[in-house]
Amino acid sequence: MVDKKDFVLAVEGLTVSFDGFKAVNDLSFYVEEDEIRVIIGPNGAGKTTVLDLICGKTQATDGSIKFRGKELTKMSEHAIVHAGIGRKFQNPSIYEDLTVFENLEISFPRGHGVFGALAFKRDAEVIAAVEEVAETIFLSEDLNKTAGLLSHGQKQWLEIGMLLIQKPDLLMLDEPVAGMSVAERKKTAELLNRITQGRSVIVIEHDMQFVEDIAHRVTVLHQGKVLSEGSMERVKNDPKVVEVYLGH
Ligand SMILES: Nc1ncnc2c1ncn2[C@@H]1O[C@H](COP(=O)(O)OP(=O)(O)OP(=O)(O)O)[C@@H](O)[C@H]1O
Repeated sequence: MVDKKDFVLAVEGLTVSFDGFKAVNDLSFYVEEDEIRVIIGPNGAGKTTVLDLICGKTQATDGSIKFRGKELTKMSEHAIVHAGIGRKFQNPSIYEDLTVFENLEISFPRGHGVFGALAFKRDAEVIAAVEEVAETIFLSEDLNKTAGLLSHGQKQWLEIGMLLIQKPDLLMLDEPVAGMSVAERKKTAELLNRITQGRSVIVIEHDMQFVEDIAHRVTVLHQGKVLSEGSMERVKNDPKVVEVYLGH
């Protein structure tokens, strides 16, 4: 058993009430470093709301979210990004008129108060970071391409790249392979397996083959609570999970 202070993310007693309806209800779960956690569950289970709570888009009614020991529930969305949490929403939000290179470049975190003398060094640093990320997201050959001309799958990868260039410690992805071809799904699984070194990833997903390919552990949500948790093997054989989700 890992000591609780070693968890990258510790969610405890988390509750959010929308006009009396508890979309997330006394939820607790813990994510470790280097872990890919997949959250699954039926429509309306509260999966997206959990990510909204972690990234500060939605305010919790009760409970705590600790990221490397730091309480997030009272922090602004901006401060949470600054603390090292990156979130990708379902639809890609890239700049279609800019090139792949430019999309990555504008996502590179720039320090404040950097003057001309440092500009040359900074440019070299940015170019190196862009090239490294482009390789990770299979877009090295497309750096000068206008992002709007990429395939749907490549746009999703570009958006993941725009987060990776900020070097988040925790990356959260909401249905990253929705609308992708089988081949693109396989490559996305490879991509995620490659980027976990020194960070944690939380993924919401419905595609069970993809979940099998990436999940270290799976949390099954139902009515805002944990219905089951553990390896994919374990949760897929849990009769409760079959009843409310996998059997449908
Ligand atoms: N801002 C809000 N105001 C009121 N109700 C909300 C709000 N956000 C979410 N809900 C409700 O909370 C419940 C959980 O929604 P959520 O989107 O988190 O589910 P989900 O598990 O992500 O579902 P899906 O798989 O369909 O994306 C739903 O009943 C939804 O209608």
